[in-house]
Amino acid sequence: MELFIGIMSGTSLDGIDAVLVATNGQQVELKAGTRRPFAASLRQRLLNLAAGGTITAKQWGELDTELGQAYADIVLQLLEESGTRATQVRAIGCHGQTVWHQPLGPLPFSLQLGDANRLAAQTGIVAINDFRRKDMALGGQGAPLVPAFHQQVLGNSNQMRILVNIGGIANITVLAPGQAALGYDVGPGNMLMDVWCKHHTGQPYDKDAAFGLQGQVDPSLLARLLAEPWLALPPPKSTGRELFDEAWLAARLPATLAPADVQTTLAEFTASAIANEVNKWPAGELLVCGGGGHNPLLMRRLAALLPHWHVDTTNSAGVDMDAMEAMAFAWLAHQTWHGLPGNLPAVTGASRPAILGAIHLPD
Ligand SMILES: Nc1ncnc2c1ncn2[C@@H]1O[C@H](COP(=O)(O)OP(=O)(O)OP(=O)(O)O)[C@@H](O)[C@H]1O
Ligand SMILES: CC(=O)N[C@H]1[C@@H]2OC[C@@H](O2)[C@@H](O)[C@@H]1O[C@H](C)C(=O)O
Repeated sequence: MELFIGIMSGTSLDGIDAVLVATNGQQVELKAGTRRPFAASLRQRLLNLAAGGTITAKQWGELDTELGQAYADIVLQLLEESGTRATQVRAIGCHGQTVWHQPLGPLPFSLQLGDANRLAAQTGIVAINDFRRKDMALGGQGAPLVPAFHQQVLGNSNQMRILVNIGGIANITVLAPGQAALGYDVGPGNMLMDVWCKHHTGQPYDKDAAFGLQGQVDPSLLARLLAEPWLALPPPKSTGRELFDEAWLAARLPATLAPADVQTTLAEFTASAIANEVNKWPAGELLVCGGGGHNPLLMRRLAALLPHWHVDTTNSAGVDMDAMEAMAFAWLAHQTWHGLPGNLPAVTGASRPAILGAIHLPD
């Protein structure tokens, strides 16, 4: 087994997760993990950019440096906390911060910021980033990438198993016994609930669904949200803040509705968009990872909408629900470093499996 570090900062824009894992590609053991929230000003600038805001080349470059520095700082913190020397770590897999994801059209691209030169130079460890664009160069969506990792760590069940990651966006991985893994984004995860909660309570997210548990579902708003044409598209498909943002929500809200009812309806929408996809498969086990697994309203509604499914978190199957995505990028770094493919063409739509990412040497 070799040591790899994985760094994830996802579409929720809540902060950075970093993990240290030991892996040989087949087995993946979590050794240590740490997290840091984004400073409020950095989060606001990232939100503005993800909302299509314009910035100068100077601001762009500075943001890339600032994020690269934040990634280097969290790796140094993880090494210190875990008593690990840089020389013991084979490589870092750094997702970077998605600021725009455009998988379709004549000029598709997916852009993640965070200078990996800085990460490599400051930590003394090989840093691998830019995992999505090789897949896109081969005609794929460049996302989701975690299904290959899900298959590796939880694809060993003899019953139907679906994993759902509920981060900013929700994505599923379908692990049917004896079949190749499938996976795709299914709609917003916590993103819309976070936006509404911040607007009405000032809190960045609805902790333990305290706000959402006070309201009632509004059926006509729910129907309007579920009518979004993207939801009915066949896979491969991926999405982000470019579609499911504040403006998307504002365009669908009625003139008057109690704020708590909107919050409850957004939780119902998120759960329904997930359940509608899961229900297309023979019943089995639905395992949740990502921050949405901590939202009791979301978990309760998923269980209610999927009465024939056993709904739990990936913790029950032995993989830490909060560490999953960062672990996936540590594993992807292992794949790249050893010249192995990281994508699943059946998931992303790429023309072939490929070695993903850009390698930055520390020397
Ligand atoms: N106790 C909790 N109650 C309710 N929601 C929670 C709780 N803890 C976390 N969350 C939700 O989880 C979100 C963070 O999830 P996560 O860290 O998986 O996102 P991410 O890394 O940005 O994901 P992705 O890359 O998949 O979009 C928060 O924004 C919040 O909405
Ligand atoms: C472009 C981008 O950053 N996409 C994220 C996002 O967050 C969840 C979902 O949308 C997924 O497609 C992806 O992240 C995970 C890590 C993935 O690639 O599997």
